Amino acid sequence: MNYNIAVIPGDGIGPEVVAETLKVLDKVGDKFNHKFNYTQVLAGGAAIDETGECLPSETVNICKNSDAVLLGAVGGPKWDALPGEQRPERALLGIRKALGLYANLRPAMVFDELADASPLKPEIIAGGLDIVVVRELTGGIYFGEKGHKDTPMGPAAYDVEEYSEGEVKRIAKVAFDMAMKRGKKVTSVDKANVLESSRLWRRVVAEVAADYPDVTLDNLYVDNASMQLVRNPKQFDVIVTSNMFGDILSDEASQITGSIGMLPSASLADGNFGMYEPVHGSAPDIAGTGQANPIATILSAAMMLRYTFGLMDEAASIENAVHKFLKNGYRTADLCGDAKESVTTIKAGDLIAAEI
Ligand SMILES: NC(=O)c1ccc[n+]([C@@H]2O[C@H](COP(=O)([O-])OP(=O)(O)OC[C@H]3O[C@@H](n4cnc5c(N)ncnc54)[C@H](O)[C@@H]3O)[C@@H](O)[C@H]2O)c1
Ligand SMILES: CC(C)[C@H](C(=O)O)[C@@H](O)C(=O)O
Ligand SMILES: [Mg+2]
Repeated sequence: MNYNIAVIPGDGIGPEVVAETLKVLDKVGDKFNHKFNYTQVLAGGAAIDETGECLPSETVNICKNSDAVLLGAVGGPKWDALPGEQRPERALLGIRKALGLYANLRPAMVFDELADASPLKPEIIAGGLDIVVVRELTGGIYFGEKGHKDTPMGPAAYDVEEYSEGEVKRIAKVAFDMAMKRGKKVTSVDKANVLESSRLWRRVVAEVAADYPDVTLDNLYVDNASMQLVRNPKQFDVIVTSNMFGDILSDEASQITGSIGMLPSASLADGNFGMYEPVHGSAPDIAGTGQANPIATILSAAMMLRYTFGLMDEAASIENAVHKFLKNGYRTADLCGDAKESVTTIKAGDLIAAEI
């Protein structure tokens, strides 16, 4: 089969980790007799430099007309002084909105091979950990009204958190459907003791839960949830939460796994369409040094094969290759202390591709 993938390498380590991912995808194509066609498009800082805008309409059109999108990361200090609406990060928000990608799945797993890279005590992660954060991605404070005004305390700025019942219902359904295929537990994370939007969130999630009698629903406030995630992560199966809480909790969850360089994500629309990207950013501090871990992006490509293309064996072949790479003792710099030897981004890509 032929699959058309729009590829947004982006900024910083984005192009580095994407290059290794395409290497792995090509290997999967050879092995299973598929052709993955890539159309590279601009977004973020690279697009600003080239075209003057962070999200050219051509990029959105090509993404819309592709079977799926693969993205590295956008942003970096070079563009930090730009006004909010012109920053590279706005490209990401714009593309998520334009493509209707409201469901962001962020699985956090402790690989057995990496148990020593987790900062948690061995007894806390014994037997492995497998959590998925289901983050609402096109609503909430990221997309509410924003602005500036004068106040007695001086000029002020505001961002409004707003959720409709429909937005909460559809993301809750994604979380419960996912829990049905996993550990049958959903933890909804909100701040319903303070925020009206969270009170609506909690009510609607409970209504959706009524249709899933086999799934247990827990509600946690976000402050408690962020503590529980490191204190007793085994209590979690599926975490469903708002755009901003999901952003924060997924970075926190990444540390349980050893490194943010390990965390993939899928951003899904209704139907099978999706954009696939690592949870991490453009890591300007290590860009160009060969220290970037490409595994998060490579595992994102596996999610693409599974969720959008329905290629289960092909997805598993990527995940198995990553396991073998780790089992063979290879580590990128983020996964090993100074004392151990690490492999570069390119070497990691070569070794993982060779395991396909
Ligand atoms: N999806 C995205 O495009 C995305 C996500 C997050 C941040 N950003 C942007 O990226 C820029 C940098 O943000 P930040 O520094 O807060 O977060 P970051 O995720 O880029 O980096 C945080 C830390 O993790 C390390 N790290 C991240 N990915 C890694 C990898 N694959 N391998 C090894 N180490 C890795 C970095 O070196 C850094 O020390 C900002 O402009 C931010 O807005 C973009
Ligand atoms: C760069 C930023 C806009 C983005 C977000 O907050 O969604 C990032 O942190 C992420 O996690 O994908
Ligand atoms: Mg983030």
